[in-house]
Amino acid sequence: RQGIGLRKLGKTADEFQQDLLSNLYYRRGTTVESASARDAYETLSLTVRDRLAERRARTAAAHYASNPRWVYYLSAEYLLGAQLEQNLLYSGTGNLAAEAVKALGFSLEDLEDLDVEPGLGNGGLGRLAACLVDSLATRDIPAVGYGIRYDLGIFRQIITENGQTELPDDWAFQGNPWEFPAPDDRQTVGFYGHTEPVPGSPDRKVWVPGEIVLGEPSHMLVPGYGTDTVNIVRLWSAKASEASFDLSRFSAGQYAEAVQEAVRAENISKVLYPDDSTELGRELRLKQQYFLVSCSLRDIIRRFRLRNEDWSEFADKTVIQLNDTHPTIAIPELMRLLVDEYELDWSKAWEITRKTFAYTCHTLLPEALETWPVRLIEKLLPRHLEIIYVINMLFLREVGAQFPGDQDRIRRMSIIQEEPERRVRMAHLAVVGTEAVNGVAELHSKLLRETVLDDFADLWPAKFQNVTNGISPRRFIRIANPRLSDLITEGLGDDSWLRDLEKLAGLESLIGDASFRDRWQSIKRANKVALAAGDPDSLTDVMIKRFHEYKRQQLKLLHVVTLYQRIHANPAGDWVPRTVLFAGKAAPAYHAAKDLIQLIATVGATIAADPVASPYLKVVFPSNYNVTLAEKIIPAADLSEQISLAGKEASGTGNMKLALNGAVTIGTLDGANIEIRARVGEDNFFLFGLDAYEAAQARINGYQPRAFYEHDAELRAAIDALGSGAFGDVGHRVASSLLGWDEYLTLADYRAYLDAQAQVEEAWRDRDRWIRMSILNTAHSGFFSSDRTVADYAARIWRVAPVPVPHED
Ligand SMILES: CCc1ccc([C@H](C)CC(=O)N[C@@H]2O[C@H](CO)[C@@H](O)[C@H](O)[C@H]2O)cc1
Repeated sequence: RQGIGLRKLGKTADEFQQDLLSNLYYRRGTTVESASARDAYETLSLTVRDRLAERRARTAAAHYASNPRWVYYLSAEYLLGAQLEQNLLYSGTGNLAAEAVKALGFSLEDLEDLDVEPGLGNGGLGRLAACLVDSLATRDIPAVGYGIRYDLGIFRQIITENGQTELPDDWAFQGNPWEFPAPDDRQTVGFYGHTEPVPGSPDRKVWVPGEIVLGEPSHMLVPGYGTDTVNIVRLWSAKASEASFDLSRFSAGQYAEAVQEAVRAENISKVLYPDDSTELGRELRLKQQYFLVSCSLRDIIRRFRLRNEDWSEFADKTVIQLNDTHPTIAIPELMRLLVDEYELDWSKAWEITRKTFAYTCHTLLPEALETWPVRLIEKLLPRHLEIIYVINMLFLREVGAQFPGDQDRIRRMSIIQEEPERRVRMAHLAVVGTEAVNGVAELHSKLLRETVLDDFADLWPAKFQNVTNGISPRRFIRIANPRLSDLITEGLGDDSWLRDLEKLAGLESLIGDASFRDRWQSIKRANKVALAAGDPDSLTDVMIKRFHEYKRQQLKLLHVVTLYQRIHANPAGDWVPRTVLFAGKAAPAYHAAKDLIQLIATVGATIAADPVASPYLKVVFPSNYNVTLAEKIIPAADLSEQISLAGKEASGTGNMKLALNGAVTIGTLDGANIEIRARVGEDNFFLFGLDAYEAAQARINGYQPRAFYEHDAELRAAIDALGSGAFGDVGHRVASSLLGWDEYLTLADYRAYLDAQAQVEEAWRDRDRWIRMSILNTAHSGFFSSDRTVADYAARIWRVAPVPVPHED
């Protein structure tokens, strides 16, 4: 089939216009006269997609020819963001498109507003996956991201004074021009049923599933920036097997029953679980995880066998990164496929499996570490439980050999938790069945070795690594902040910094140039005007992230209430005008987090209606925080709130995006804050609070939140105000939880936080000093590019090399 020539897609304005019109007529089936904005958006998307698909064809050919080592990223979540602006940038067709759609009577901005954001993730983990696949392509590394194509993504959030309400997010109800359904690559997935022995081979079993569903893939193109590589993200959606429609029931008028089977099947990829820190142990969630894993492993093996026969090369040609424990069932699934279906002997299969997988842990919260009831796995995946038992038996034999007689260690390390209920510890299985385990920031990786996984670090110290997170500079400054990007490109002489972010350090040499500083400041102000959240000359103080008590939005709220009370105590004071912007969703079942959202909304409304305070203080809370809203807020931020209790935020990535866009961080020694502070300089970071070890010690020493309440008048006044009833029961609930257990030492860090905020205001008043701090934050954020993160994974975990895709003019 080689050599069937493809007509090249034109590069001139006319040729682009022609392609746009032909897509309007032939693929959209309408005319210029009757084209709606939707028609124009779909047509433009297809025209841009074609140019990426042309590069995709060349990429696939180059990858096929070089039979490379592949990186497969298995993730239950991807927060890819809106696609049009990104694909216009990566295909270099922005100007052509602007001209072409004008002829149809539309502006690019109009059409970008119609762009869908596939909300197939909750927060940090999902967005990191998107930044990493972007950087894998930009670094020309052959890779496929595998995920689930949820029909309903993360819920749409409505915020009223009654707090958060959730609405379903049917993100693709108008279709999605950026995906390619590939029904011919369907896979079959089994559930339930039983296993039967195979005469003559004790290792092998036949699994007889009780239920079969189909996995249909559709892929989205993942172009590299400034290179011809175009990788894909392949998302699976569950379909009922033809046989599932029960015609006899239908003709008997039992319509619901007739389609019952089909509904059950399609429910598997119906909706994303909106929890990002507490495992709920729902059967459907485990079905989703196995569905993703089974489809993806079969697709990976299909691609391997296209170019390779010998299984012993599988681990040389394949590395599979597990994005947290969510896809960990992949380990026993690969064993099942190799032993039961491809008849490899156990030890050979195990050797291949361990070498193929790597595991990234994204949390330290015990409640976020998934464990599945043995009885549930036994029911849903009977063969996998058998395999897990064998893996565990061989593993504990190794532990026993290394630590003879240490029964307690055996009990602690076992993949099976025995008490109070028999459960499978997915993190333990992930560590046992992988070649490498990494945390996502230096402190996090250190704490993993010292606490949650300490026994495993004792046994396999070399297995534990750190790879500090990163973010895509294309989306989070070039697309989000074009004004600042243009100034940086002008200052540095070209835009090569977008592929080599450490070049931003060159900005330091421009800091002495007053006109450069003025332009820097006016761009920040223009971004604030565009956001229209508050007074553009006020200090824009931003806290944008999922709501969780460990992230301590409650501490920010206490600060707001104290500012409010201070202004009331001295209305004529020389107050720094401040706009406090909150944004973020709470898991629907996480009531304490939803209380915080409601309380912040109520306090914000109270301040807005208060003639004394409102001239100086404003609380804004835009609803439905997502990637697109983040791109609007981040360029307008002056102060970045990273105030989690030290030792709780694995890394954070919002902290990196905000620093890159010139916001100065106020934060604790937690996650990647530590590495940001180390690089931007201690003078350009407002540090406060207990560090991770002091925080742990405070709890051991019997932390008494009430003591802080009694010894700090302002703290007492703020908490009393919240609990006064002025803000209803929700205020009372929040106040009493802070005075009761205060799990995340909010009161212990209050005074230090207020002192740091006083330093912020002092610095803010010195505009020149603040602008210098802002420029230095951007200048020294180069390390936090996801290109560097991918380079670290590639060098230390994936051991892969780029495969260049020949450029064709
Ligand atoms: C079982 C429910 C569940 C779902 C998602 C998760 C994720 C691991 C939560 C998450 O998004 N973690 C965040 O991952 C980011 C990327 O590494 C880090 O920067 C954040 O610090 C971490 O909270 C835990 C538990």
